Amino acid sequence: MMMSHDEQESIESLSLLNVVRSFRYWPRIFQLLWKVSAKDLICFSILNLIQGFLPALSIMATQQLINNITSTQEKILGAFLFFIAVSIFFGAVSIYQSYFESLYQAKLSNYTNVIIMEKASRLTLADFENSQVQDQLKRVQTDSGYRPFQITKQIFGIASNLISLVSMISIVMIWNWWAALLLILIPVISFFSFLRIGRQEFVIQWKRAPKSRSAWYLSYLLTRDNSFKEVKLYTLGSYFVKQYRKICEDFFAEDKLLAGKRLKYSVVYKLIDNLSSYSIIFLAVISAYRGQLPIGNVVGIFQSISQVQGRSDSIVQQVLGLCQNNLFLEQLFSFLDIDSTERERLQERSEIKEINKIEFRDVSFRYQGKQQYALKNINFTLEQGQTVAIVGHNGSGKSTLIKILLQLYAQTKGQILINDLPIQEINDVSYQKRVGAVFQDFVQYEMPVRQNIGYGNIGEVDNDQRIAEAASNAGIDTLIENLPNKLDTQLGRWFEHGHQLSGGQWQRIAIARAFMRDADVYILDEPSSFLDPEAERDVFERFHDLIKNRIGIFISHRLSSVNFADQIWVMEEGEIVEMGTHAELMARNQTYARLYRLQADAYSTNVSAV
Ligand SMILES: Nc1ncnc2c1ncn2[C@@H]1O[C@H](COP(=O)(O)OP(=O)(O)OP(=O)(O)O)[C@@H](O)[C@H]1O
Repeated sequence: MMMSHDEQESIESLSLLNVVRSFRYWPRIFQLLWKVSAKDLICFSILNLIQGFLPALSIMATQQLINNITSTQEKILGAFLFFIAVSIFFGAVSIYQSYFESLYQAKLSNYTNVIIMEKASRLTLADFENSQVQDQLKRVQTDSGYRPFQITKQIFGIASNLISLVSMISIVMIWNWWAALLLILIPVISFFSFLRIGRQEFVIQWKRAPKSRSAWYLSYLLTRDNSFKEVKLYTLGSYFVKQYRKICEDFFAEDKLLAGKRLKYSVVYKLIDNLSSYSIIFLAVISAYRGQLPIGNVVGIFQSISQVQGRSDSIVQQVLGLCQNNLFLEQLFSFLDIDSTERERLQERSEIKEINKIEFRDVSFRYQGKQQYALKNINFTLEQGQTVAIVGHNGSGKSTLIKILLQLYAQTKGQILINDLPIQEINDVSYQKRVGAVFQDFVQYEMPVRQNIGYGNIGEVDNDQRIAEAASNAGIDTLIENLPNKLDTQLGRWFEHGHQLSGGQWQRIAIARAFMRDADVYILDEPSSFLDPEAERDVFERFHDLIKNRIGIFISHRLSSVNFADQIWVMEEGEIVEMGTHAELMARNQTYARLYRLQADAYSTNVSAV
């Protein structure tokens, strides 16, 4: 993907700004690390810091041993024992550090994944439909398994490596201060040369989120059974693979470009690095030759130089990695912060025990980023015991009205009153708990029947009698009786021993799920998509019987199925244009009557044709 010079520059400065700004998350990351496991964190960090001192200790032990070779036996023995003690201590620290590291890594990754899932479960529908939030979610989800631990390792790695570096440089400084200065140069040059690359790397990763999402979606379409049929029929497979490959190739081209730049910087850096270290080695050899430096110290200096090179490389990589990971942290925390104020307010709202009246006063609504209103000046009152059927053309706003009623979108104009209270004063959760709904795009859980129905009232998922009642109300008791493991039959095709149902049977399962709730409002959005006319009529009649003294809302395109409703509302372009009983609307002889006759004529023509 080619970027213009200006674009590249603005992105880079943005990324640099992000690097600086993201340091404000440091207190939060430590809080998070502490929450995961304070004990493991303490052990892990102490061992890490000890490790920082060990290389210098080990060099000193070697130095001592070599320098004492020509002295007394006791001195040799003492130096040897010291050497062994340092080695054993070194080994033990490494083993325990890996142990705590692996434990902490697993805990941290689980913890982060869980908090992301918890947050995702609390998002609003509007957030979910926002592509920025989706990108953010994708970024944090993809990386949450490894980045938080990487950050922890980097933080402690930098601390430990700095201790090693300072102690190593001190060993050299005891001999020659300006050789030590030359050694300090190595990490500094390395840092600046790689900073640029690190930043570019992150910017590229950052910009990849939308494309990665497209790639993920393509692979999803290719591997899921519900899309597989169409993919096969329309021979979309190779087209999708081609698109997928194109995205991978674009990513590879960017990676290659970066790898090339990294190579260039590495060559220059290594050249400077080697020149400085060879000069110091040369000086040490000369000093030893002149008898100014014991041979053990020369070995110590050699080891220190190679350690400084290794440690400074690590520090540079860790600091750059941290800059990139800080931006991940920014993403993570801003994702976790979405709408948190909204939720805090929610705690203060009053809970309701039942819904006995719903009133819309001049309610209008438009979707995020859209100019046109999906709902315009909606007015109605629904009370306990009333059933209403909503009809209208595709896109007229029926499902939107339901979503507003369920408070899945909260940004509406006008007033919504529940039991005469403004909806803003009511706790959403307590309100939604009193509603049972079957959506047009209901979920087919690839799980046993018990869960598929029981999820309507999670507290009752093990209550066989309650589930059986809900199933019977939805007219699927015989269906479940005939399944191999009754309520515990796995449904769908994704998992072993899955039993696949027909579309209509799945829909009735979803209806049973809604019946699991002892709700005050029941909503059925367009069952005609899966049910045959007889089944739909049956479902509506059962619904009608069951919701006596409650509020029932049905949406359907089959007008013959809904004429029993107390009220019928006709929607057109976001407005309710007609309201009344079947008889009243037929007498009005407007849209409803026209549509009804049209459908009746179609049926009678079909019947006469048969
Ligand atoms: N999530 C969304 N984001 C943006 N616009 C939307 C969204 N959902 C629906 N719309 C738009 O809102 C309008 C009303 O859609 P809605 O789904 O409410 O219609 P409907 O009457 O239920 O249609 P159908 O009979 O086809 O189910 C349409 O113009 C649609 O494009």
